[in-house]
Amino acid sequence: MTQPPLLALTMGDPCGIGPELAAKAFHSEKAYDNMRPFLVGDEETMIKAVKTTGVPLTIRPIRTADEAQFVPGTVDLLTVSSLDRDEVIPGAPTARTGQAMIEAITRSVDLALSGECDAIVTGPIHKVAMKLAGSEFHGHTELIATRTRAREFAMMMAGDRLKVVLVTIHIPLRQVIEELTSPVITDLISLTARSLTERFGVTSPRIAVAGLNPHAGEEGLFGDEESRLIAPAVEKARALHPTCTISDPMPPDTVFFKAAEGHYDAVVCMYHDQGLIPFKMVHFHDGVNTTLGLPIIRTSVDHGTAYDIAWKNIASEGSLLSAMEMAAMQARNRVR
Ligand SMILES: NC(=O)C1=CN([C@@H]2O[C@H](COP(=O)(O)OP(=O)(O)OC[C@H]3O[C@@H](n4cnc5c(N)ncnc54)[C@H](O)[C@@H]3O)[C@@H](O)[C@H]2O)C=CC1
Ligand SMILES: NCC(=O)COP(=O)(O)O
Repeated sequence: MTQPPLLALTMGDPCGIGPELAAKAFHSEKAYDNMRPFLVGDEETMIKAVKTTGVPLTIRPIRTADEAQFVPGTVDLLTVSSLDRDEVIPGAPTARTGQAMIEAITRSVDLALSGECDAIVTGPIHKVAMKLAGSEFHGHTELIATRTRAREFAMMMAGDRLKVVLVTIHIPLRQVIEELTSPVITDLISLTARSLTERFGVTSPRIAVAGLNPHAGEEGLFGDEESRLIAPAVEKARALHPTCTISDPMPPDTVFFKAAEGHYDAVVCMYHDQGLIPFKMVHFHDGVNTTLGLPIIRTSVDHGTAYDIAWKNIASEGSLLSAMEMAAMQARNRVR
């Protein structure tokens, strides 16, 4: 790769904090540091976001990615919708604002699939807005996995100190146990091992596997999913990845502090909040959501649309800047 990675950023839900974070991120001195970002979104929304944040930026509409010029102080914006600025009401999504946010995602995915950008970085979207727009998907992960025809995929939340990967994602807690099977857990450990090497440059990954129950089951006193499902899955994954270190099912209450102290490169978690609560305690303002297993590189912010503070110019752009840096890093590692 002779040029810095080319990143397509989506503005996220117009009614949330995404547009103002995009404006702040493009204004940051880090914006063009070893990367070439352009924005995919709505012109009126972004003009309004620039005004709200007060950053000295000019919006420059473009029709194709190769028209982008990456001049600091200017946002190259691939326009994919034409919202009226009065339609964008903080915290009040409509079918049209939802469709605009989805159009930005699908267009960016298509650009990545056709090689017109090296990675995509998605702004936060609201799951209710997805539904209002008529989407069958809950969020980015499922939409992008389907559009890219990914055979397997997983949600990783990544920061310098802690990386967590989820076996199950957005399902009710009571359904988690039904979805946990040994083959599913083996596949997830395996995808984590491959991705740590290919996307993060870790040559011999050290993976911790969290148990499900208190004290990882305490020898069957508090549940048997560890001995019945997780330990056999670990054995299979070890056979598939002899150069990796893969732990036995570990007590969930202590595995994360050990990983954050540097003993593991990632923790495989059985359900969403098992991983995301410790992750956000450590990395809320600089953490990144990235999808493993896709044929394209996709990173995102680790937070949501924050309707409660949208368009008030108080949201932090830290996670978005980290997502941009991580997308560029993954693009460079993929080339190597
Ligand atoms: N990458 C994405 O698109 C994500 C989308 N979501 C979706 O976002 C919607 C809202 O989710 P919530 O659970 O309310 O989580 P949220 O992350 O939007 O908000 C939770 C709390 O964190 C604060 N917050 C969030 N981002 C912040 C920032 N950048 N700076 C300062 N404070 C910030 C909010 O003000 C709120 O108090 C849901 O539909 C959820 O599914 C959630 C996580 C990631
Ligand atoms: N909890 C993370 C989240 O909701 C983000 O989902 P996605 O939009 O990245 O699929």
